[in-house]
Amino acid sequence: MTDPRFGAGDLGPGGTAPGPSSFPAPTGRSDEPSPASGSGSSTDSLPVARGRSAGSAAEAGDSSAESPASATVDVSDIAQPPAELAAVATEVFGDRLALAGRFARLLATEGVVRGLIGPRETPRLWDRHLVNCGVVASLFPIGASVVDVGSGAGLPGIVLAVARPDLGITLVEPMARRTAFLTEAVDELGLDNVTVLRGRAEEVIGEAGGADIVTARAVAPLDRLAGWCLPLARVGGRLLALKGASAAEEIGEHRLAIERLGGGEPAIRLCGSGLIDPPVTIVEIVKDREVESRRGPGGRSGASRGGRSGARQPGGGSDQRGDGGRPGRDGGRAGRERRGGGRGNTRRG
Ligand SMILES: C[S@@+](CC[C@H](N)C(=O)[O-])C[C@H]1O[C@@H](n2cnc3c(N)ncnc32)[C@H](O)[C@@H]1O
Repeated sequence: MTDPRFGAGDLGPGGTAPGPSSFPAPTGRSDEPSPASGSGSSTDSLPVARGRSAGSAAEAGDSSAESPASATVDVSDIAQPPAELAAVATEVFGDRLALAGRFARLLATEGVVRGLIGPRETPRLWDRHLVNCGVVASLFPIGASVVDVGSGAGLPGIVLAVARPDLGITLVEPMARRTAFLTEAVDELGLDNVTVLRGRAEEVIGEAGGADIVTARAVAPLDRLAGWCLPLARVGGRLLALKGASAAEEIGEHRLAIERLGGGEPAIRLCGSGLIDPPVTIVEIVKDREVESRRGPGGRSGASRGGRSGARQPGGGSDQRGDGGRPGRDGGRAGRERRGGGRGNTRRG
């Protein structure tokens, strides 16, 4: 995988130290692509919070996330942000910092054991995932309705729900194992502002549409993302795509497609300036108008249909590797659970 944001790194110092809070690392690859180990859109890159090592590009690009079978990851202090991030984490999460810590622990334990996040991410959960997602909360108006498309292990959706209890957040994710984790995490953290919805973005417009804001991190190239996400926003609502250094290039490449999909001129927003270095790069697209999908509600539309630009991305977009709702990727469970009004993993918190 080529996306440094989702690169797997070493276990880090102390990574093999056993202890009361250590857990065995997974012994093999999961059958799902891990959001932290290679299924991300190759067009994204991860800003890393100041003071933390991002690792070398080669290290970050190593998708062999799994640790040796005998290794254990010490998570005894994962619920606390590292000292160099304590101030920014406190600013981002305020009096919900302990809750953010509980989510960090869930990611480092169940998230890793279930193959949803690479064990090598554990030492950098706070900078690459919690803080980098958390700073984005500054873009949301009070009480906004938010749909997070392709939440994976809850990034950025659960982090936003932790940082901002005033938001109403729907997590849209097609893969059963991920929605199971999301549902359990929501319960475990007592997040009453989160709904977990199993399905692909383009299939849940009826249930999740009309949002003020749609977020997506490392899900697909911008044209395809616009095709999936703009139908979920109300007119005047916004898509906030967490992108990296590729943002300007993607805008240049996909501007016309976005316009055809009903989006306005994309703008780049930087989040966390002064807190993290570099700040998080967001592509913001306001939905100007409704666009009827040629294949009707739930169908792929506009530039999404061909998906050629995605196919050109080195490493492939996660939509190519991560849309586990396709039969066969998830043992057939996805189709069954996605259908019907009462989804197995759907909940209103
Ligand atoms: C690389 S992961 C990123 C997960 C998470 N956003 C993160 O940043 O860690 C991409 C996620 O998008 C999901 N996905 C792929 N196609 C999707 C679609 N059409 N609608 C909703 N989610 C989709 C995949 O199942 C996967 O969980």
